[in-house]
Amino acid sequence: MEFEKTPGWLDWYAGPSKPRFKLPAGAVDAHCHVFGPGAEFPYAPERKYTPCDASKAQLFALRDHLGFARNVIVQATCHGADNRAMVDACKASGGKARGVATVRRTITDQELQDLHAAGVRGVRFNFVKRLVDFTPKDELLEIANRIAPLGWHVVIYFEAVDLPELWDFFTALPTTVVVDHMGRPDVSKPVDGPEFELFVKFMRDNPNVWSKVSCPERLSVTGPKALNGEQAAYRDVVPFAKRIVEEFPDRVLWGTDWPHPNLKDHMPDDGLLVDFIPHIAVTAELQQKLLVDNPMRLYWPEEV
Ligand SMILES: O=C(O)/C=C(\CC(=O)C(=O)O)C(=O)O
Repeated sequence: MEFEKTPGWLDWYAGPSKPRFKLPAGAVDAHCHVFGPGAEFPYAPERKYTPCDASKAQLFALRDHLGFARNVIVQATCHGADNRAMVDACKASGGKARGVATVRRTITDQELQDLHAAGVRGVRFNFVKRLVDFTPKDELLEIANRIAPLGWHVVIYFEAVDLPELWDFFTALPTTVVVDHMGRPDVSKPVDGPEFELFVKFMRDNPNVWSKVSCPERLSVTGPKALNGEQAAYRDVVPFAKRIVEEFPDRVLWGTDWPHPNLKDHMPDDGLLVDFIPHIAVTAELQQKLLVDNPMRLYWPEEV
């Protein structure tokens, strides 16, 4: 099938630089996606955007170029609950990729087992209104209760203003809960202001809650952009991510978010995004936890 990209779509950055920051051995890119290719794995009819293709081979080439050892491939909403592209990538990775799926309540136990065998270790619940239609909470809770016995976790994606309303649902989840992109704080507000304090409280009060300290390129208001060799990109995001890394060093993950769906302003150089990491995880010990120990515990526990 032929797909036409959403108007204004920014394609991922070709020819990223080599990071100056040397990733620790065994580092995991714990948040990235594959898109199609649409001709092989069609985009879902209910999608809210149509991306450019971003294949598994291109993802694996980026992994090797940046110096990561493994990937966690998160189902993107443009594929709906059709997990074939993500599953195909996990299977083709030779054990170097695990996945996070989107499922509906109609999924069978056998299908869950098949996803597990392919390397899936979590489901994603998306509450960002521009990306998905509403799914009733009783359906999500039912799914969470079914995946819990598999040892899977739930990844949640929401915006900071929606946390109060979603709090009771999130704290009722029976599994480890991983928040995408720190719950999308408004970084023009103070890092110790009420909005981000609520997120910190969410993590402090609930020891099963983890956070990805990813996506500075999505959260930044002032930049500068990770382009043209910039070594101090997205400075306004640093205090937020650094605070989470330092308060919860054993419950943080990092990922590139390649191929960076829906960015409107610019497409970052992924090599420079890796150079952002030592600004938020400032010691070798914190870097080791963020990039190796934590993702391994969550996605490859049998190897730890
Ligand atoms: O890639 C991300 O994590 C963020 C996304 C896209 C997304 O989540 C999806 O399509 O599933 C966004 O903010 O548009």
